[in-house]
Amino acid sequence: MAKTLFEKLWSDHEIQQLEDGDSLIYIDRVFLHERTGSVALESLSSDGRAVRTPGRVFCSMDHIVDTLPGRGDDTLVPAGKAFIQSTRQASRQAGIHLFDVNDFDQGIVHVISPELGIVQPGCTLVCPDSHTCSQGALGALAWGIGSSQAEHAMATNTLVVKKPRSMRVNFHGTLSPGVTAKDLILHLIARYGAAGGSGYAIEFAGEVIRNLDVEARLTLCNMAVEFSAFTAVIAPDQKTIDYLQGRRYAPSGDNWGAALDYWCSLHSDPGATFDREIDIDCSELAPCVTWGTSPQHACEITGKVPDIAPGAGDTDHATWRRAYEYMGVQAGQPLRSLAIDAAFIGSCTNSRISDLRQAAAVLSGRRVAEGVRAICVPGSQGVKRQAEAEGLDRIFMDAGFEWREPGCSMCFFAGGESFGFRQRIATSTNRNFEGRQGPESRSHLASPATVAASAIAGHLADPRDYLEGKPA
Ligand SMILES: CC(C)[C@H](C(=O)O)[C@@H](O)C(=O)O
Ligand code: SF4
Repeated sequence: MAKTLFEKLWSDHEIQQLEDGDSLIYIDRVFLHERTGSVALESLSSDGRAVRTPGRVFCSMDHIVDTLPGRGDDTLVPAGKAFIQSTRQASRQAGIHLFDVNDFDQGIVHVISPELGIVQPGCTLVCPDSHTCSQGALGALAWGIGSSQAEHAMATNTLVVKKPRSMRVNFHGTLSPGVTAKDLILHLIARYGAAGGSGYAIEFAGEVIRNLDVEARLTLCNMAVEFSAFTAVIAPDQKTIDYLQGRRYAPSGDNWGAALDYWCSLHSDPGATFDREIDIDCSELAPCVTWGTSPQHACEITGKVPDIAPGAGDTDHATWRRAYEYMGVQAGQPLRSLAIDAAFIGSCTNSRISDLRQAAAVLSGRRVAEGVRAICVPGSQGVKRQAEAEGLDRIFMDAGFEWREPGCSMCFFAGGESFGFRQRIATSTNRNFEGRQGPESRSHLASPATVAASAIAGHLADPRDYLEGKPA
């Protein structure tokens, strides 16, 4: 019978179907971070249990660590140091691999896992972090779990999971210059709502996906959770294979050939059926930006803050009015008239080398507008080294950006650093909820190129106005 990619990944890991309809799933890799992983490790050890296969468990310091140059264990958030030090101790005790604060490979989990070849096509990978879905971009079944499930997975190499339904989203056509994976996912969420993917494992497919590089696919899958999906997957192809070859944890020697045979079988068979299928024509898409407090509040950068949709119910009215008020915007206001206080390029959504290159292409030879504070936080030490080797750090700093050490940083007000009260931020991150980036922060989600263009303009701006050939 024709099977979907998800079905193949699921059945290859299903140990047993349980009586209540759940399944016992074999877990190949567990990734942790100091914010939730430390809790799982400590609880496991206080229960007297060991990590069953320490060689398959990894942990990174990313959420709370400072991203200021010269950092150590001290953090801006008072309790941070304790999290960092207990994570270090618990990781040592458990014998798992820790990417410590200033490790050569330290970075955001969802950036370093692909970068080091830890996530691979056909594997199951879990992490107590909702953006684990990013890693489905390589053809893995990867999803976010809670701390107690992380304990279960570490102790037993298994998890009990309810099987999600299946959805395929087909992106057709070709993307115009300046339109990126970030714009695709914002468009999808705006069109079908932030709950549109609820209960589904989504396969992203179509010629647009085949043409995206692996890093852009990671950006797309990263925000599947903002669409409320269980996770997202993309069939591995030659780009995935080329990306993984030679990476530290990728198979080598004879194992490489065997892995390729398996990876090449990981695609939805012709005729496989999905519980839901969506088709999107991308040829006319423009760069997107959010105006409100949900990722579904996204529209084209050339547009205006929308009116409440006709026919919206009372709850929608109240939510929209609240979003207008919180964000300090009015229906009908052109998005490009919104002056920004800050620009942030970073996070597991958009802090990879290709993201930094796209932003640098806009910033090169230009200066951030007066009064705008701009920060770039590479996603990993590897990204930072590569960027510095290419001279991108100079482009960022010459434009007036701060250049930081890797980590989650101001994606999330957990590290204790923010741009300040009620600041309006053009940001390459994935969440724009109230207070997400600090007290009353006003976050406008966009691609790195759009954030860079906005930093230069001093207001939300269209990156296409800054592409090659356009006046500076
Ligand atoms: C702290 C962590 C559990 C959280 C998540 O699960 O996503 C964070 O990474 C976030 O992005 O909000
Ligand atoms: S970068 Fe942001 S979204 Fe990603 S894991 Fe860190 S806090 Fe979560």
